[in-house]
Amino acid sequence: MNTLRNANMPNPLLPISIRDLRLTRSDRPVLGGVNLKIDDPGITVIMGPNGAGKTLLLRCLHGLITPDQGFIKLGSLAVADSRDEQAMVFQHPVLLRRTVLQNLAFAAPEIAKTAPERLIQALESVNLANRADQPARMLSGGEQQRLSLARALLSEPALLLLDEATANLDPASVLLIESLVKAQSLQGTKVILVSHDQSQARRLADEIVFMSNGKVAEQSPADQFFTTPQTPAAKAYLAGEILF
Ligand SMILES: Nc1ncnc2c1ncn2[C@@H]1O[C@H](COP(=O)(O)OP(=O)(O)OP(=O)(O)O)[C@@H](O)[C@H]1O
Repeated sequence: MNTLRNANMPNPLLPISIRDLRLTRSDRPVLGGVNLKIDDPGITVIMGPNGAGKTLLLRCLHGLITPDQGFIKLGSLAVADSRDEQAMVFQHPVLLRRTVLQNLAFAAPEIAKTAPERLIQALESVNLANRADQPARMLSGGEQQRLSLARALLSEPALLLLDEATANLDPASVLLIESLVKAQSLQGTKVILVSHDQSQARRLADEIVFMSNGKVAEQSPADQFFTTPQTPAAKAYLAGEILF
């Protein structure tokens, strides 16, 4: 496969700076002043209890939600100017009523025109080459998620966002997706992934961002987070206690 990106190229969307991000929904502050700086390439895993604001933060980063207040900069770019360099994989795949192959071609018309073999290679990488001509929406949940990832990786984005993308998948699909995500990160794509799966976070994360109550409570190297979490909220979360 042609590679647009390699690990020696500086990532144009780093560092990511988020300052005092605030968002209200139904008269409730759901992001209550998020401050975060992500400097390094590799994989950042966002963890935190249900309702902490992880999905909303990812959606703000991807430009799907405009915060009420605050500031996001990716490299030298505002969110709106960085969209072409980003891709996001959602917990519930969003696919067109077209074939598997057409879903890829629609997302990457230039590649479909100039290097159509890359679409097939992308399907091969997620074990879906033999399903190319089937309607995408007839695929199982796990297969749809693998297709979503193949689509996201086609453009070799500078930033890949994954929101609980492997929840409800079988172990083999989880490992396949993890290996592709890891390989892409080693190629220079910055990965930010939301996950509740501690084993997955241990396998993948270079750093952990822990969110609680609409704020970042802790940002630590992964090893340190799992051995010596710095905040009572993170300790309780790792111990399986319910946080409100
Ligand atoms: N459109 C909305 N209207 C009202 N409240 C909302 C809306 N969208 C999100 N929220 C609330 O904002 C809070 C944060 O939501 P978010 O989806 O970011 O949580 P999360 O950390 O991703 O949780 P989970 O781990 O359960 O997926 C939740 O309490 C949620 O109910």
